[in-house]
Amino acid sequence: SFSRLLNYKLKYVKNVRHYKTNNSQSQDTIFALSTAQGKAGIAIIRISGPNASQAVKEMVLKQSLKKKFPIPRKATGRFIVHPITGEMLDHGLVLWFPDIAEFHIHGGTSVVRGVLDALGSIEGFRHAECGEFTHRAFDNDKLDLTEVEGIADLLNAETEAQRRLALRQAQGGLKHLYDTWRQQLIENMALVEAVIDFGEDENIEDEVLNQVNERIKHLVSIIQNHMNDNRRGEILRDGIHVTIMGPPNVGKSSFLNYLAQRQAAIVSPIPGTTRDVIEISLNIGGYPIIIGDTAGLRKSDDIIEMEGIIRAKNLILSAEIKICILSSVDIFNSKNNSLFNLDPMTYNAMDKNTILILNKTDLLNKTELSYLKEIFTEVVPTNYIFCLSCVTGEGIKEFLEFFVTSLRHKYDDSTSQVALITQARHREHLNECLKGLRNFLGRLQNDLVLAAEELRHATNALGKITGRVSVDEILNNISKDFTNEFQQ
Ligand SMILES: Nc1nc2c(ncn2[C@@H]2O[C@H](COP(=O)(O)OP(=O)(O)OP(=O)(O)O)[C@@H](O)[C@H]2O)c(=O)[nH]1
Ligand SMILES: [Mg+2]
Repeated sequence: SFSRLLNYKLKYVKNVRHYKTNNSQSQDTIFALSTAQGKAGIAIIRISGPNASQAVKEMVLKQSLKKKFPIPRKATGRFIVHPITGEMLDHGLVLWFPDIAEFHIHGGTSVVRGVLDALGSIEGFRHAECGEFTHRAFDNDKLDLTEVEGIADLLNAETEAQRRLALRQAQGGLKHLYDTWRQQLIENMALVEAVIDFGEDENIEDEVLNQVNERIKHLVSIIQNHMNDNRRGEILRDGIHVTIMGPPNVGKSSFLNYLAQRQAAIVSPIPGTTRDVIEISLNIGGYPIIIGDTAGLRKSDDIIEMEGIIRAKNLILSAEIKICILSSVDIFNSKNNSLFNLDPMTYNAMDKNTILILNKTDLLNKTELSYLKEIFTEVVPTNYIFCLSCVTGEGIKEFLEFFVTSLRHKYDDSTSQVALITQARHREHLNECLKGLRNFLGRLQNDLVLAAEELRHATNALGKITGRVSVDEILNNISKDFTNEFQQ
């Protein structure tokens, strides 16, 4: 009957769901120093593989007076000895998780070397390659690709926002989402295939296909919603690009230096000092910022300066946030001229989201300044105007408070319950998935076989994100981040 066939189909698609890479290497027992190299209070050496218990038997039990194998998942203080010479190497904690052993030893160079050498002397044991523990966890279905990426990001996270983002992903936030969707697609695929194989009863067929149609439409809107995130996750992961722009000699480089708290860029009274783009990474209020200083915008015959201005314009175009700096004293002195003598190159680069800074306020008195602020607001397209001085530091605190608030407003992820897309790779596959689903919906009425093919395509696209198809390439790239697992 239809329902029996459907059940069979469901079982079938569930079985092919997990595509595993089975390499013979996963039979070796591997070990490595998991903590950073160098002198430290504690070093952790991890041993993984089918014979990992051998390490405990040969290096812990041999000398132990209480010859009991450690209770799983419970730290036990023991002597650690060389398996061949019996020499005592250290006294440390031994942890046993079935198939994985951990020795927590004193982090001295010689202690660590001694224990690693001792492990290497056990038959069938070898040093792990870079990223091999993670590779194994993936192969054994303990982690999916997004979780592996999350762990790599966690190791690289430099700001609180990046840490939150990575942790959520490492904990399976994306995996859960994509697996749920993929499961739904698989179930619908089973329904469609059942109709194809058993499409005799018109009533059942229409009913089933209508149901599938509704469910896929619903999923399309959910995926669209998920993708409609202003790329927050990707931007936070890579760093928020902020570009400082404006005419020459207004204090752009001075401002960069003030934020960086060091002389990152050359400052001089000569207009046209900065030529190249100077980018530095900063942590502002817990957000990762990549801030770029640029050449002052003006017409020039100097080919080097012109090249600098082209680079400046490109950086302005790619910026997530633009900060335009002007000299308040220059503006004030040209208050009777049209547009305050504002160069069109600078004026045109501004938009309503640009943050405008009137620098050098130390050169104006209060009345001049408030007069300037009042009339200048009418001229520029932005609502965000700050007066400050890079020399006295006045006004910078107010600017930073506003800046952090607006970052939080734009990129905050701490209240978000679901994980965010953090890589272009995720987005590409999601787009591919959506394309397949839309094609499926379009074909459903005319050609069921082709429609089913589109659904399969969409399902595979989701599978690529979590790593159930063509994964080695991605894993190898990620492995580079797991330097702590690597030791010569
Ligand atoms: N009085 C005063 N001088 C400033 C202030 N900020 C910068 N300056 C001076 O203005 C001059 C130009 O500063 P820069 O930071 O090199 O200006 P810039 O916008 O990077 O200039 P270019 O690289 O030529 O485009 C230098 O002499 C600075 O010392 C300020 O707030 N007050
Ligand atoms: Mg400069």
